Amino acid sequence: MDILPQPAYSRAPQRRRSQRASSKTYGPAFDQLFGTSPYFAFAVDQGGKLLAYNQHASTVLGPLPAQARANTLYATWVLPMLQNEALPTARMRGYWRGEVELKGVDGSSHPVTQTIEWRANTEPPSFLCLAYPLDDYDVYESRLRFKYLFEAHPHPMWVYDLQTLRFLVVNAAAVAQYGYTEAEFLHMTIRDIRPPEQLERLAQNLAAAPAKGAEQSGVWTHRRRDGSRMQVDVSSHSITLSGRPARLVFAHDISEREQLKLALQLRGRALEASVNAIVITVHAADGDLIEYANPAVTRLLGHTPDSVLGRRLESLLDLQMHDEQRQSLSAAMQSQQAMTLLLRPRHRDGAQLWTQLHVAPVHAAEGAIGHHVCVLTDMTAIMEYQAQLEHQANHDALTGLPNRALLKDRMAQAVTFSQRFQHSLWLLCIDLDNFKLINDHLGHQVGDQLLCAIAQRLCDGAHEGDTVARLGGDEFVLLLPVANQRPMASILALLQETVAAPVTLGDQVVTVTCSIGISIYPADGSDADQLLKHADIAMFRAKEAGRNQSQFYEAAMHARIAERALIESELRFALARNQLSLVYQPKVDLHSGAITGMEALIRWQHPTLGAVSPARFIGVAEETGLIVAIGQWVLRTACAQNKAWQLAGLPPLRVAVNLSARQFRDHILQHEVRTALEESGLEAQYLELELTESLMMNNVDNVVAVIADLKQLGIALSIDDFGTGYSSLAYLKQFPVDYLKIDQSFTREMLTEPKVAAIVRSVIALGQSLGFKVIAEGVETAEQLDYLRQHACDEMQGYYFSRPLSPEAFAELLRQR
Ligand SMILES: Nc1nc2c(ncn2[C@@H]2O[C@H](COP(=O)(O)OP(=O)(O)OP(=O)(O)O)[C@@H](O)[C@H]2O)c(=O)[nH]1
Repeated sequence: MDILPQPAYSRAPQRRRSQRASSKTYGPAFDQLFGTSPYFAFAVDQGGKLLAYNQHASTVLGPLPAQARANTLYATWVLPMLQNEALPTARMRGYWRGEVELKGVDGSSHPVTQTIEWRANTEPPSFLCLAYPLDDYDVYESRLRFKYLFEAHPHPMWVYDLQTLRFLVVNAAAVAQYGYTEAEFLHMTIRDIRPPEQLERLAQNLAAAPAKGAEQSGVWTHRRRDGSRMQVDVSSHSITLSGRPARLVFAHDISEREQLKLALQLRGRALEASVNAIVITVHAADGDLIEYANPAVTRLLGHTPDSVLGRRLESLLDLQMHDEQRQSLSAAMQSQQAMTLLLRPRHRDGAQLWTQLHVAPVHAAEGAIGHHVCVLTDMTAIMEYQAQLEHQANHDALTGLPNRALLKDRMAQAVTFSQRFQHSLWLLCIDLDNFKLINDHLGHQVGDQLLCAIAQRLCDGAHEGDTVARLGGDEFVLLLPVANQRPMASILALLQETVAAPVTLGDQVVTVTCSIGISIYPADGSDADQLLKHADIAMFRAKEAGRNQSQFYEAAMHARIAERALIESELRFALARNQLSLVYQPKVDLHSGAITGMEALIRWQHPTLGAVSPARFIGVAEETGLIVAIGQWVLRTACAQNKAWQLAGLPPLRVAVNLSARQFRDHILQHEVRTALEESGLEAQYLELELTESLMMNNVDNVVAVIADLKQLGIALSIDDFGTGYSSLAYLKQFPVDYLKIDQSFTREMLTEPKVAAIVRSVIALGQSLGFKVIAEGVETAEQLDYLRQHACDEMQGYYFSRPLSPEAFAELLRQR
């Protein structure tokens, strides 16, 4: 600034200037003084009104409009400086000098050095402004450049007064980014763009303001006009503006950068914290080498992240050279797409793991794949758990043997194999005999131990390729895929022996036999289900035939099973559909010939099966439990019928009803008998219950108690089929029985078989000596009748006297007699 030539008048002493400007008004004197001056001269009042200007001003800046205001003569950036600094200084000190930019009417720019004098004695008091161009071109240009650099700079910039902290000048980017207008900025201080919590720091920073020119920088939080905040990287530089200390500030909004930094930090943290092992490889001339590994790699594979850098992934995973997995991995690394593989890497300590590897290629800017992100998830526990579940789903929990599901799977495989190689396939269904008794007498735990011991023995005896399975309960299956090469008879004998060998469980020795059913592929079935079903049928047959034996499946067995299934399903509806009825067979006194009573016998008339004999359905009814409902119906119907005959005026007789073991077992018999008597109104003495010998002997204590109870009601009791079971005479005397019934098989044979005749005579003698009456069943001839009469049998029942009769026919018989 000092190098600029000084105008002649400005170099004149102060006194001379004040004399010259002593005129009270502007007019001709102003023109005289400045009209021809090569400098800009103009006078401005305190309110900014342009009072006068010279010829040079109007020539260079253009014709100024009447009433023009002084600020139209200046570039915008100059105005706040004039207002805040130049004019107040001139006013206070009488004089100000500095560089400004004048603006032509056409927008042209004229950088000048300007002096401002305060003239208190003019009318009105005024500022006299004289300005001459900056004629050093380089200075001019560099300033201009600075100005445009400042104005057009994309980042916010401003200059503030170091004393007042007021903004002196702000650029367009600051206006755009902070939201204040330029005019608003120029009325603010730098405190106004700080959030309250940063004012303290600002104060400290200002107090420690560095020496002139020194750079200062830091990250600050600034506030926009709308209250929103931004992170700003601020750098500032001390300058002198118009003679006053100021700072030029450059503010760079780094909110986005900070967010990005934070996001990167977060991602970095996520990588570090991930429970999955993450490895980043970089493509290099000698393959994909590990560039990064997170800490989870150590947990999964035992290697520290640092120790794996620069290695290949295959080697980290310890995959063998020509291994299939290694080839899959290398294919995944070469693929352009993300891929997932299941691998079996090795831990550093040698343990083999299950991992899922997800390989994601990272494309570089040019499109080539530079890196791969490889995520390894530990699947070992899951795979082991899955294997455990799979084992549980396919094996029996108690013995660990394959269960039905796995057996069927193996059978399907075996069938396919047998088909291809023309082998036969044998399926043995092995069911322990009376295993329930072991549970009942020795406890479930001993039962379990026995099952395990037998399972073990079966496994020990099995050949390679055989399958020993447990289907549940006490039923095992042996699948012998190539059985035709082994002698079957010896296998079966060995099996029977193996199962029946005594088992020592704690301090007890237990033995159990088994029944075996055999089905053979392809003769007895073409698939697993059929073979199993048929082996099962054969096994049932072995049970029926007396247990502890083997039975090969025969088609006829199937017919029996089918018949049984049919009977069972139809019997369920027989009662509801009124298909059951009772017939009555008279009992006759052998001495008087009088009818003493009748036995109620059940009949089933089925619409399509016709008359189904009790032999076909009573067994099924007992096994299925249907006997309970049927027995109840028989009891009620017989009582009601007997009462009806009595009410019809026929002589009162005793009706005998057969009881099944099941009715005893369920402890409802007494209740049922009472109900039947009460409902029918029949007196108890006219009801007789027939119990089979085996029923009574199998559960003596229970039967004795129930019978005692029933006897109290006043009903009669007889032992049916006497002589066919194994009566203990000791027990017999405990039963308050009225009748012994000689089984019809004895009656039939007593005249031809002396030994049977002897039995019959013994029974009669026994009954009489115990005080029971004896009645013979199945009497069909006069000879049989005579024989019985001869030996003092009390009563008889049989075709010789009468077949079982319908209620109507029976009533008719009574009437005739
Ligand atoms: N201890 C034990 N008993 C079982 C288990 N599963 C079933 N059972 C019993 O095994 C018995 C199997 O009875 P069944 O096969 O029907 O009859 P059984 O007494 O063996 O007579 P038969 O087979 O006719 O010779 C039943 O009493 C079941 O309660 C088990 O896992 N452990």
